[in-house]
Amino acid sequence: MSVRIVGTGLIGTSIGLALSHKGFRVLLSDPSPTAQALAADLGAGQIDDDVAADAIFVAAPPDVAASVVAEQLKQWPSAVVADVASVKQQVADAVRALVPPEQLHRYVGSHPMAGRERSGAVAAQADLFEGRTWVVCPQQETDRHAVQLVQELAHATGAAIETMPADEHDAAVAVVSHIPQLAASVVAAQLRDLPDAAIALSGGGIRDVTRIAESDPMMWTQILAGNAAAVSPVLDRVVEQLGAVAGSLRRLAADSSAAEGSRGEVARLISDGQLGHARIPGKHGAAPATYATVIVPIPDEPGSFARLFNDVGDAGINLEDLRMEHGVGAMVGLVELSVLPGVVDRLRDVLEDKGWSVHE
Ligand SMILES: NC(=O)C1=CN([C@@H]2O[C@H](COP(=O)(O)OP(=O)(O)OC[C@H]3O[C@@H](n4cnc5c(N)ncnc54)[C@H](O)[C@@H]3O)[C@@H](O)[C@H]2O)C=CC1
Ligand SMILES: O=C(O)C(=O)Cc1ccc(O)cc1
Repeated sequence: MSVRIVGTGLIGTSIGLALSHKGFRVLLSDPSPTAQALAADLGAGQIDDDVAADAIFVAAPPDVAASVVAEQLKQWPSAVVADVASVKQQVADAVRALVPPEQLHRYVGSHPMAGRERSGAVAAQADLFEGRTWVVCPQQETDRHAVQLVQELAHATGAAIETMPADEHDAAVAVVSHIPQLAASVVAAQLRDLPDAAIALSGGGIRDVTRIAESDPMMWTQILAGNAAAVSPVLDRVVEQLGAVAGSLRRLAADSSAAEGSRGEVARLISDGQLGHARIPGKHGAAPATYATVIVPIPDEPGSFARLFNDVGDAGINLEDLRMEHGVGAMVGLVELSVLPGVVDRLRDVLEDKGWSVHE
């Protein structure tokens, strides 16, 4: 089976790499000769504008996704054409407006729920979709076989498939993807004019909350504008909740003994956050798991990670998750290892035996 990727940036190249590794014939095209050449050099497929493919993934920016889908449906009369844009209803409506009705059965909207804060082929990874959800959003007109083909290809990248209507997808990603981007950006924006001495205090909290603040402004403007109808009511609720907390803190600042109910307001938001956070699925979509963690300082020098991982592996212990922070003022990294609670005592013993210092 052959697959064409149109738009060989982060997502297109990652799909190309994943499918090439699985033995599919992958053809690449991008209006940028550099993007196209880079994707081919990385092993995502071969540059080709002329050969017909069974399926086409349009991985272009959201604001051109629909017109590129329409062009591809017209140019390749027997291919199934899928897009991967982060918003689904607006793209589907635009495709319907651009495409003759007899071509619509070959269009499948889809969205891999995996990405990175960096753009372009250089940031692509063959395993980007491994264990992540890939949403498929069939329209009324979509042919069942076209849906199946896209589901099979998405599955071949290692993703888990969810099928749902476009409007349901858009309402969901408004909360789980688009509001988090705005939250990360607004928190990170507060750092812009902070004195260096204050920035130096940055720890895990600010890093965790702002990781995706590095994302591309052009891409995210398109995503947020494309899903404005679903994002704006959620954002109104966020503003309302933050407004209530701001009011409480203002009253506390003015007279902490008279601000009745204010502490309750603050505690309620933090507690609602705990309840929401506990609902985020664990690895591979499993029920949320509580892992036990230990922190191991490692020297900032070649081979440290490898020695630590070998010691964990030699003990037959599976790492469930991993995080790293850089020590301040010392050439060490702080590695947080997450394991199943039943093996954490053994992990601690094994590492201490091997000479590592282990912290809770
Ligand atoms: N970045 C992310 O984390 C995720 C992005 N997406 C979606 O994937 C799509 C691509 O995003 P990225 O790969 O991140 O962007 P990117 O900026 O890395 O790559 C986009 C590519 O599309 C090409 N392109 C521009 N105009 C085009 C046109 N008219 N026809 C064909 N190609 C064109 C560009 O030259 C570039 O190589 C977007 O629709 C985005 O919403 C989906 C999931 C995650
Ligand atoms: O970086 C992350 O954690 C993401 O979840 C990235 C992401 C960005 C855009 C999407 O449409 C889907 C996923």
